[in-house]
Amino acid sequence: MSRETLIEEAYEAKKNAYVPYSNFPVGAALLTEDGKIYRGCNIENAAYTPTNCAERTAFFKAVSEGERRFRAIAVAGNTGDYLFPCGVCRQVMMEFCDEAFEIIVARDKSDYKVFTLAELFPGSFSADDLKKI
Ligand SMILES: O=c1ccn([C@H]2C[C@H](O)[C@@H](CO)O2)c(=O)[nH]1
Ligand SMILES: [Zn+2]
Repeated sequence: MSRETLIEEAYEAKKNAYVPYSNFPVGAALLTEDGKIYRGCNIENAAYTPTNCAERTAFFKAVSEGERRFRAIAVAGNTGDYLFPCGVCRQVMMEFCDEAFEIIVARDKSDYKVFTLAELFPGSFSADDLKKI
């Protein structure tokens, strides 16, 4: 599974974004440890706060199907620039992924950057902290 393929999946996922309020579609493609891909798009709501980001949609779809181990996620938007996951999504990634998990932010299908979760989420709070008391 190449990074380019995962990015293409993220662009496909973006087509289903439900964004009547922001007009800011986002797509994500999440790669499991055994090579399956779960797509996600952002899903907005008239009450605003129930809005779910593309990345969390992909995670929650996968986790609800029993997946627990992940390798990478690709994220794509319409901005013409690299689109980074928000803090809430980084926290969700922290719950299920180790620090080597790859976050691939795409500007277009062949122009992307790769970061680890450790790089994008330093000083994070996780289940390990709960074990300290
Ligand atoms: O990484 C991001 C950043 C934003 N959004 C969504 C939330 C909202 O629907 C819209 C504007 O913030 O974009 C995502 O899905 N992923
Ligand atoms: Zn988010």
